[in-house]
Amino acid sequence: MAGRHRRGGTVRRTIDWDGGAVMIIDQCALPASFETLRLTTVDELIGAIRRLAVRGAPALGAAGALGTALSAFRHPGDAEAVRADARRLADARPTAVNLSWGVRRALTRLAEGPEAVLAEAKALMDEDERVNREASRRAAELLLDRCPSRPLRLLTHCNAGRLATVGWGTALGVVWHLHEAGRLEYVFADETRPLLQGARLTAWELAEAGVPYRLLPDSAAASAMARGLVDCVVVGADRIAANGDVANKIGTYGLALAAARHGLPFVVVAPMSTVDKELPDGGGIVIEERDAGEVTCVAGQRVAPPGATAYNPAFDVTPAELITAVVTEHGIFPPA
Ligand SMILES: CSC[C@@H](O)[C@@H](O)C(=O)COP(=O)(O)O
Repeated sequence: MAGRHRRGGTVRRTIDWDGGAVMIIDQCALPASFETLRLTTVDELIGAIRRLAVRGAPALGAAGALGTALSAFRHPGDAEAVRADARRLADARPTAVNLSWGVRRALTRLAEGPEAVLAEAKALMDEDERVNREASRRAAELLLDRCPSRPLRLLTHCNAGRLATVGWGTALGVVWHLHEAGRLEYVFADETRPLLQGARLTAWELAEAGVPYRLLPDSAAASAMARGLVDCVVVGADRIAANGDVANKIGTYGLALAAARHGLPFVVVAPMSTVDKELPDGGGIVIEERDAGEVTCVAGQRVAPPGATAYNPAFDVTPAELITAVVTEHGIFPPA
C-alpha cells in the first residue's frame, strides 16, 4: 500500500509517538534492514536527526514537535527547561524550516501541560499526511495537463517519499498518484551523492510499491534529459522563500538548470509548512555543511587519498525563475 510502511503486518509511520518515547524508522539501517528506534530522551532524538536516522523536511517537523512533547513530559511545570530543549532541537539541523516550525507549534500549547503539547504534535502529524496527499495530487494533475499524451517518465532527486514525511511523501506522492492512475511509465531515481538517499531510500520505497524505476548516477541526469528519456523533474523542498526560491538537496539546482536547457517542467512539491514567509528570497537560507568524511569515504570505506579534504554542502538553492511550479496543498506558490 503506497504511503505506509508495512513490516510483519504492522502499518508504520516514519515517526510516531510510542508510549512516552519517539519511535522512528532507522533510515541509516535501510535498505539492508528495517529497524525501528525508540528514543526516550531529547539528546537521543537530536543525535538521530544529526546522523539522518530521521530526515526529510516534513518528518523533521514531526521530530521537532514530538521532541518538544518528550521534553514537556520529562520536565513537567519547568517551562524554562522545555524551552532550552526546544532551542537545541530546532538547531539540530539548520536548513529545513519544518524542524523549527514543528518545535514552535508544539510550544504554543506548553502552558496547558504535556498532554496538550503531545496533542498538538499528533495533530501536526495527522495534517502532514493529509496536506502532502493533497499537494502531490495537485502536482500530478498539473503534470498530466502539461504532458497528456502518454505515461510519464519522471526524474527525482534525494528522497521525498514516505520516509521523508510522516506517511505519504511529496515528490514521491506524485509518483504514487500517477502509478495508481496508470499514468506512470517509470521513475529515474538520482542516487544522490554523497549520502545516497536516492539509491538507499527512494529505490527501496519504489521497489516496495512496485513502481518501475532505474537508479541514475547524479552525473547522468543531464545526459538522460538530452537523450529524451525524461518528461519532467519532480523534487521536494527543505525551505521555500517568499519569492519562490527553493532550498533542497545538493544537486537540485543543477537539475533545474539542465531541465530548463531541455525545456522540461521542473516541479517542486511541498507542504505550506516548508514556506518561510519571513525570508524574502533564497539568499538568506542557511545551508548546512556536513563532514568532509561523507565525501572522502564511500559506504564507510575511505576512497580519497590521505590528507584529501572536501566541501560538503547538504543543500543548494534553486532560483524561482528555473522552477515551473512550486505546488503546495493550496495550489501553486507564490499565488499569481
Ligand atoms: C519531502 S522531503 C524534501 C526534502 O527534505 C528532501 O528532498 C531533502 O533534501 C532531504 O535532505 P536530507 O539531508 O536527507 O534530510
